[in-house]
This record gives sequence, structure tokens and C-alpha cells, in this order.
Amino acid sequence: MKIALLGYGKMGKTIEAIALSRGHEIVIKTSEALNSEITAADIAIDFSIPEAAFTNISNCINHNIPVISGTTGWLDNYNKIVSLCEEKKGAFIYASNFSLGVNIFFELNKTLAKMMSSLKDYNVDIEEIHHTQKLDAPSGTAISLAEDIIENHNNFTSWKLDGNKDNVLPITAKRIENVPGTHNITYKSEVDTIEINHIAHNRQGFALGAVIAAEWLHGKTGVYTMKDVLNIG
Ligand SMILES: NC(=O)c1ccc[n+]([C@@H]2O[C@H](COP(=O)([O-])OP(=O)(O)OC[C@H]3O[C@@H](n4cnc5c(N)ncnc54)[C@H](O)[C@@H]3O)[C@@H](O)[C@H]2O)c1
Ligand SMILES: O=C(O)C1=N[C@H](C(=O)O)CCC1
Repeated sequence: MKIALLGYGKMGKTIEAIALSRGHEIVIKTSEALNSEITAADIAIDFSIPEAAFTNISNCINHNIPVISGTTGWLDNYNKIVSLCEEKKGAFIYASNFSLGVNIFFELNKTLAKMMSSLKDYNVDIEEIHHTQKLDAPSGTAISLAEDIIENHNNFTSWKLDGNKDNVLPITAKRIENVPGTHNITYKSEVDTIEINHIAHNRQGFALGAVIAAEWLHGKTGVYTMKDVLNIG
């Protein structure tokens, strides 16, 4: 496939290497708003910044280019993209985390939340740790994990960064040099602790998942998720 990389930072460069190794061609790579036509590409992969994602994705859909987005921190506009995609009969996948490991972790998190739902002696919290250049907090992955706990556990109605109220699931965000992405979910009582975690060792897993999603989406129309791509859960 001819791929446009919208965002050529840490993730864009990792995706480029994996896409080339799988026989794809990079026809556009940009680290700023695109001036040239996107139509040279078969598909676009957006890993840019929160302020740019909505425009980048809309531009692709308006030009009938299928688009994958891994950019986090723009989801207030997600429903607008879904509507645009339906109107234009476009193709779109967003995932807060494209790695296979995290998508398995998402399923574990839902199952654990269901199992813990009636056990009132446990306090739950989510901790995410990322590198110091990350622009958004909490991470998109932590928000996905929180939304899945809220849906599957009776005790919570919302989440909050550093929250400490009943019925509000607290998320803690830490920033440490060079950490690619760690997520810990902890259920703690007076007598014991149950913890599940996912630790990314590098960015390869995110990038491979994004390229696999692009290969899967090419030739389809509609709005999909990584659950559709990986057929898990
Ligand atoms: N979904 C996932 O699996 C996953 C994994 C890792 C990172 N991310 C997300 O991907 C995004 C990028 O992460 P990163 O680590 O590569 O960041 P980065 O800062 O290294 O790269 C972002 C790049 O986007 C460029 N940019 C700025 N404005 C732009 C515009 N209008 N159009 C295109 N590019 C523009 C910047 O110049 C920069 O080169 C972040 O939102 C991050 O949270 C998601
Ligand atoms: O490095 C980042 O930035 C990451 N962003 C995603 C998120 O916000 O969850 C995925 C993990 C890495």
C-alpha cells in the first residue's frame, strides 16, 4: 500500500520502519499540517498531536482516503468523525492503543472488573506512566481502561485524574524519562492486593498494530475498532 504518515515523530518513524519491512511504500510524511494533496496515498496513518488529529482525519475522509488514528487527547470530537465517515462512506479506525498485548489486557481488565464488582472491600485505581514529552494526561489507554471498568463494575459512574471521591475511579499519571507506556490496575483491600499490568518495552508493538490495522482497513468502508481487526474479546 502507499501510506501517508500524518505525524512523523517517535511513532511515525517507528511505523515507517515496520511498514517498509512489510513491503509498503511511504508516499507522504509530514510533521505539520498537510499542504499537499493526500490523494497520492491508499491509506493514511495519523500519529500527530491532540490539536491536529481532528483536521487530519477529516481531511482524509473528505478526500476518500481510509485513515487510522492513534493520536490521543482529541476524543471530544470522535462522534463528529463517526458522522462524517458515515456521510462520506469513508473508512476509519481509532485506537487509544494499537498493541496486541494491550488489546488482550483490555479484555482481562473487563473480566476482572466484572469479578470484583460485588466485592466492596476493595479500592480500585489506575496508574499510567509515560515519557516526559507526552502532551496529554491521563493517557488514552488509561481512559479506555477506566471506561471499561465503569461499564463492568457497579461502583463507578465516572473517572477523574487524581480523583478521591466515592463512585469516581481515580487515575494517576506519572511522567518519567524514556518510559514507552506502563498501565497498572490495582484492587486493594485490608487483607490483600490484586494487580494487573501492561508494560510496553518499546514502541514496536504500537506501530505493528497500527500497520496491521491499516492493512485490514484497506478496501473496507465503515468505522471499526481494534476488536474488529484482532477478532478478540
Ligand atoms: N494509539 C497508540 O497505540 C499510541 C501509541 C503511542 C503514541 N500514541 C499517540 O500518538 C501521538 C504521537 O505520539 P509520538 O510519541 O509519536 O509523539 P511525537 O511528539 O514524537 O510526534 C508527533 C509529531 O506530530 C507532528 N505534528 C504536529 N502538528 C502536526 C500536524 N498538524 N499534522 C501532522 N503532524 C503534526 C509533530 O511535529 C511531531 O513530529 C500522541 O498523541 C500519542 O499519545 C498512540
Ligand atoms: O507515548 C505515548 O504518548 C503513548 N500514548 C498512548 C496513550 O495515550 O495511551 C499509548 C501508549 C503510548
